[in-house]
Amino acid sequence: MAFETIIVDVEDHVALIKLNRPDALNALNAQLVGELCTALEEADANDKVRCIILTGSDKAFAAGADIKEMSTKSFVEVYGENLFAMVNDRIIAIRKPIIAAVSGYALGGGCELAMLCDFIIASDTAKFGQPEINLGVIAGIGGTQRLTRFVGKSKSMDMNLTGRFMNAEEAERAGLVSRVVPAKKLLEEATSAAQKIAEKSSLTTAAAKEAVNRSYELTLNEGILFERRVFHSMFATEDQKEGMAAFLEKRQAQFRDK
Ligand SMILES: CC(C)(O)CC(=O)SCCNC(=O)CCNC(=O)[C@H](O)C(C)(C)COP(=O)(O)OP(=O)(O)OC[C@H]1O[C@@H](n2cnc3c(N)ncnc32)[C@H](O)[C@@H]1OP(=O)(O)O
Repeated sequence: MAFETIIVDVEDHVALIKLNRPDALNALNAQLVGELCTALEEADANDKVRCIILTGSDKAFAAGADIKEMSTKSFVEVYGENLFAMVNDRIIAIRKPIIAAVSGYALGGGCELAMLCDFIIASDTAKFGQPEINLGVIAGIGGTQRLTRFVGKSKSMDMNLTGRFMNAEEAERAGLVSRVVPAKKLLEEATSAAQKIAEKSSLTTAAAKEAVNRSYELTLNEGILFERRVFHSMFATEDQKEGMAAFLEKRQAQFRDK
């Protein structure tokens, strides 16, 4: 499919999806959100892709939902179309690992989009925030829920109530991002992480992703049981035999996703 608001490139088993609405700091309008979900689903279904990177521009990962597009909508419209349910539901259904490579602004829906990815690598210029409060609304794609689980109640309240931005260093300290790198190295670092993931068995990376995500939904005991059962099920795969044999034989494992 031809896209207008995103650019997709697949190389060495990694799909790079770049948000591309430079005139509006990658504000998430209906077209961009639709194209992004389609591109993610295509990458998920593509056997050549083993990991996905989602990125924006140097200035903005995404400055949030498109305020112009939203501003005149009524309650009946947003409730009727269940605004933003689709983007949340389609992205959480992606089974391959997704890394958000964030430079510049990741605000509102932009911060929420980054949190929908599996982990965030940030450039030292990144700024995260949930400034919806300044627009007379609250976050609508997880900014009050995922952010609270990532950074705790106090900081999440601070972000959601004051609308202030958090820089990359604070975001790393708070546990929102996994690593911070100089802006020039952002894609290099994200690609290197993606290639490391791409070397693993895709059965195992999907299982690890599923198990970590369950930790947000289940009690600790239920989560531990789920993890153990998935761990047990790995012993039915050829990749478990290969991974352990390769370690014992002191060689690189050749996973076949079986
Ligand atoms: C998903 C939900 C439910 O959670 C809701 C949301 O996401 S609501 C949106 C939350 N985001 C924001 O409130 C951020 C809005 N943007 C800004 O505050 C500023 O643009 C900035 C701080 C990110 C950058 O400021 P600056 O460098 O001064 O650039 P600007 O001149 O403001 O922006 C350039 C250009 O982009 C347009 N723009 C920026 N953000 C959005 C947006 N979210 N929606 C629509 N358009 C946006 C801005 O209007 C400018 O366009 P022009 O005036 O040049 O046509």
